[in-house]
Amino acid sequence: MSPRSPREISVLVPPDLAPLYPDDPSRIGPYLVLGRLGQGATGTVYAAVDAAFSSPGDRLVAVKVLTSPELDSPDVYPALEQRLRALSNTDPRRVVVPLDFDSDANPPWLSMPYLAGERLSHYVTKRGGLGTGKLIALATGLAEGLSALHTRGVAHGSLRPSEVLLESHGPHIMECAVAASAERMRGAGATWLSPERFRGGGATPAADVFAWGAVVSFAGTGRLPFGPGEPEEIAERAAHGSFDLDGLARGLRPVVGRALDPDPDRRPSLREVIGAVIAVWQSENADHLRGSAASPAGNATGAGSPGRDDLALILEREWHAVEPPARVPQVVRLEGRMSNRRTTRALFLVGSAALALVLVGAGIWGISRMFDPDDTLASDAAGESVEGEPVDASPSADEDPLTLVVRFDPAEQESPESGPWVYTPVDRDDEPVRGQGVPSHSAWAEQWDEAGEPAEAVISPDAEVLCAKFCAAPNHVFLDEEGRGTWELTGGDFIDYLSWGPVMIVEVTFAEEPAEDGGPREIVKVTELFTE
Ligand SMILES: Nc1ncnc2c1ncn2[C@@H]1O[C@H](COP(=O)(O)OP(=O)(O)OP(=O)(O)O)[C@@H](O)[C@H]1O
Repeated sequence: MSPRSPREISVLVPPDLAPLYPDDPSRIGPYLVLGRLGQGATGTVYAAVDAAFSSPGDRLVAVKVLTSPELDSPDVYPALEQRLRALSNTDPRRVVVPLDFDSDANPPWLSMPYLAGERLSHYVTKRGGLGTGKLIALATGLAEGLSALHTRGVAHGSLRPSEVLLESHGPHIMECAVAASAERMRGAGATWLSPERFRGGGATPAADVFAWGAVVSFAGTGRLPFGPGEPEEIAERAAHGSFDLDGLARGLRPVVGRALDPDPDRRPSLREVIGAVIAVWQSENADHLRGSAASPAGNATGAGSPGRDDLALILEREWHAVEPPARVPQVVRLEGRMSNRRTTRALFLVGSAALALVLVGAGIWGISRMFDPDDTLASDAAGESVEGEPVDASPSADEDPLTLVVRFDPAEQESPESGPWVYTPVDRDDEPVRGQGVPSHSAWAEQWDEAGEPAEAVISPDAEVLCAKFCAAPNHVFLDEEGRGTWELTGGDFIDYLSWGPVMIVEVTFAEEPAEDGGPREIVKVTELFTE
């Protein structure tokens, strides 16, 4: 595949991604915009493609175009840049860490990993308070996220239930970069604002602890801790410590009550909060934990990361029934090469340390994106074009040794049951034929040209397989009313398909780079490509 030729990649998008409005941008910085995620007080958030990532699930990013009058002041962007610089190395397990920021763009934009999940505010409004186990997991996760921010010298300043995303791996704190203004919080967000903040004080770790207490109280009881009313009434109750924790898991009441203390000096530190919540969990689960690896709560105040094993264990045991929302593959066509992403003054990158943690933690990032502050951006190397103007060649995502677009033809398989399995690299120069209904298997496959010699691969029975249209196993009936479905299969199902199904175009991810002896490589992921 030539680095300069048009090429298609697959991106996993939410099935209900809202389309762009006529005036919406089709490109933002280096990103190709696919749809709208929503509108907030500080700007519009778009779903966009970052072709630097090697896996279809990781390529979707959220880009917020900052248009709010709230940000219309000369001091705002320098302060934001400073905050982003501090955030760039934040442990991203429990917070949404920005990827890039361009304050010179008009309008400025900020990109983040795309995270799918439900806001805590929606969840509680729909289903009521969380059960004790999940509440404890939420409480520890939020405290861990705030602690990660504070370690980098950043106080969140506007933590509230609508900024907590319940994701399948655990809770995440959003809006860490562009926090809501104190003015906005004093209006609609008075419940989550500490008394000193309500009186005009700045964002501090102690104020974040107060917000933690209010959010945990709301999550556990389904009610506002200071009751309903006008902002001033709520603030008055908060200033007098008149909170209502009835219905909150009994063990959590002391630490939440202390967090809601009107006097910031009397609130616990996050270290104490984490230790106290872990202790509640351990006492609730004493029978199960006897003899297990969990450490005593005292470890939470020891040296190093407080109670990190316990935090992980709590999430593992208690974070149930938060399913990852469905994503469907969409074929996206990219052309030419990308203009230099680092021409602007304020472009921020996730530090490689933070990225490594993401890789280890949620496992949702492509390994192709490792930067240091001075490098040229990994996306430069991906060879995408914003303007479509070719520039000097550099390694391109086309040349990513781990992914390849290939054709699998069951008729070419000599050993369809045991493998190795034959594939042929393919490429295409034209736009997919659209608007003529769903093409047949063969009509779709004919749109692709051979771009290399056939080769052999082994397919792990545990390989991840995502089918958009054709590669269903016989015992799976998934098609929706439009004759299109998306489903996850195993490598075993896919192997089964290769003994009977029609030809198929897929993007494969190999476990390793090509072997010197040319032996078959192992395929660990298969994503079917299919036109919309
Ligand atoms: N990283 C992300 N991944 C996926 N969706 C996102 C991401 N960030 C924001 N969104 C979505 O974009 C929409 C707007 O988000 P945004 O944070 O701008 O506003 P908000 O939180 O709704 O309100 P506010 O501006 O008051 O914070 C929301 O529906 C949100 O779910």
